[in-house]
Amino acid sequence: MSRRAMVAGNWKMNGSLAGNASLLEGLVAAMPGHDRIDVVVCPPACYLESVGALCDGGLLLGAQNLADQGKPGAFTGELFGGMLKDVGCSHVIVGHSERRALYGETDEVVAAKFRLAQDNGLIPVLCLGESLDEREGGQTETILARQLNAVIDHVGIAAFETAVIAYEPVWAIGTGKTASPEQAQSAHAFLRAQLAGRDARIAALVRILYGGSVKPDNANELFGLEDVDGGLIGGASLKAADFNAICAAAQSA
Ligand SMILES: O=C(CO)COP(=O)(O)O
Repeated sequence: MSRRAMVAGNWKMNGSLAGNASLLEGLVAAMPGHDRIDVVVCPPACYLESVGALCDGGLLLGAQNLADQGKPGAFTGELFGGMLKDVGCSHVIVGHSERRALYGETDEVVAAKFRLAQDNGLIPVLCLGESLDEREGGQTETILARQLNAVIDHVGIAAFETAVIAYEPVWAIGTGKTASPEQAQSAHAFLRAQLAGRDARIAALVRILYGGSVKPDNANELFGLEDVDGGLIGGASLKAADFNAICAAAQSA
């Protein structure tokens, strides 16, 4: 990998005040050894401020979602991008497959959220990925192209200069089934070629993370792939030893 790597922990709907504090203690202690990569933690929204206060040594804070609304107002339960920035977030996950599948986020909503993240000074981590049916039906590239181009068409390719992409095959999320190195490299190279079709310079600099059952024992191989620039980590981001081991794999890739 030739780009600066990133490892982001998506805690999903997990955590507690006491548990977060001990996890952060473990992550912060290891940060001096992770100086060649960007490390981001994305706790549930109610913990953003308390976790942010514990982020030290360059550890970055991200949110898991933001509202598809351009200004604050009467949107019960939603979080305006500017509020996430206000409490210290630098990044926000956009279009995670759980949001798409369980909360009905369409390509259009994802594209709107991507733009609103950037409008509010946040770096979007745009998640893309095919389901098992789609892969088995030979639709992987069609789906990835559709999901990516929906955003590019909405925001323009220049916006990707300050964005991160995460390839997360849905069938690999939380299942213990990781994409093979060939499957991951092929999907990442395809996404980069899609970007290059719009702008070769931007395609070369965008970081494309892999997500889906990344663990300490497979991180080295995945992060060694040419077009894999780090990982978006679910389950293994909840244990300091595992997340630190994954960060160490990215640091040495
Ligand atoms: O969805 C993911 C990260 O966003 C991946 O989750 P797991 O690492 O638990 O498979």
